[in-house]
Amino acid sequence: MEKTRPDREQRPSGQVEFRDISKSYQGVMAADCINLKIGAGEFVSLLGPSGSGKTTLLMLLAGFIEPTAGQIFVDGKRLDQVPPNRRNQGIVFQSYALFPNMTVRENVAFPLKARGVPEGTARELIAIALKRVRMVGFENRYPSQLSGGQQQRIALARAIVFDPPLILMDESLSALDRKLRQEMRVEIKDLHSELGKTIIYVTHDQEEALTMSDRVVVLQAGRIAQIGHPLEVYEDPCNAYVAGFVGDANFIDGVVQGDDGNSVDIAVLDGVVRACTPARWTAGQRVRVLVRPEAVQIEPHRPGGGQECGRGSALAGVVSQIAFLGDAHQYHIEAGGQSLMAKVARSRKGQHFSSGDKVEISFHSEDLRVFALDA
Ligand SMILES: Nc1ncnc2c1ncn2[C@@H]1O[C@H](COP(=O)(O)OP(=O)(O)OP(=O)(O)O)[C@@H](O)[C@H]1O
Repeated sequence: MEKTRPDREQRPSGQVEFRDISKSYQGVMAADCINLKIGAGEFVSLLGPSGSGKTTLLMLLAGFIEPTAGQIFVDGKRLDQVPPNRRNQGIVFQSYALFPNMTVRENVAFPLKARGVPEGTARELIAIALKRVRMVGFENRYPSQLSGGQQQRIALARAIVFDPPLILMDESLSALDRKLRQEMRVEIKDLHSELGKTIIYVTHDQEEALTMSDRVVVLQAGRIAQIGHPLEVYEDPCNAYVAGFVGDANFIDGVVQGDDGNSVDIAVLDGVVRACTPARWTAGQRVRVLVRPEAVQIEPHRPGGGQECGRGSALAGVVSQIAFLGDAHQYHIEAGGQSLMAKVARSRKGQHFSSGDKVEISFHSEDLRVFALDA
């Protein structure tokens, strides 16, 4: 039987594990007992509002700060005693910008020089990295002579040039305009598929996290609120915090009327909605119902509206505001003293509504999510 080649066995693959990791700053828990395993080649986004601890986790992994407790492992080896320059990670942080006094070539050469790579090999590696980020021909320019997107590409080239198994990116696209961000997202994703590196990506932009990641880690005050595939986190958020942070959301508070084992009837606004939920509820329980704007159905008002209908329930409302989003219309509808947002994909045949129109809104029972409200 053929022997496994030792060089293959030892080749780093970029698996990461945070084990009981905490970091506190004068009593503020920036990371609070984080347990997280990231597989080799995964693209994982750390998503959360400002102060939720995203950067702290990345800085701990990069070795720029030390944990108060816990351990970090990469490819099964403890990392917390290894200095940052020995961690073999590609870093694209805003605070780790290109060196302004160095040309593109010198910037990309920097990590190779630091690792003592011979000049001839370095030249080849730089050429490969610049080709990967489509920046061949820019070698002699200085960062100030590049656009924001081009600088980002060079920062990426500098991060991948030494072939690290793990790439850390912190709010890397936040300085770019919307169109460029979208382009760079696609390029980073392409690069990820091409290189198969593990990428850990910090962002507060949920669209970015949902479009790019294999898994999203939603952080809340230094803790993990939910980990999952983007669709899972969007469609089945574990609580109202995650639901509100990942995607647009309408929340309607109500009181449970009855639970028949398959679905629950909830008194909300001026009507009753029916939701399919795996959890069981008791009559009188106060709950918060989530409905995504694209799951709100609008129809013109008809006499006898506001009653239950086959696919859920219909509530009476009045269109108060309309926004044209290009591919969809966004309606704000006043219903039972609350403003609900509806997003309707634009189509030539589709019905459109005007401000002041009386409408009926309804939801499919499967599209509603129900969360318990604390007493
Ligand atoms: N050097 C520090 N000294 C004191 N507190 C800090 C320090 N660095 C971070 N914190 C605190 O730790 C918490 C987490 O900060 P962190 O930068 O990780 O959050 P974040 O989610 O990355 O936020 P942002 O999106 O604003 O960068 C915050 O409450 C922050 O104020």
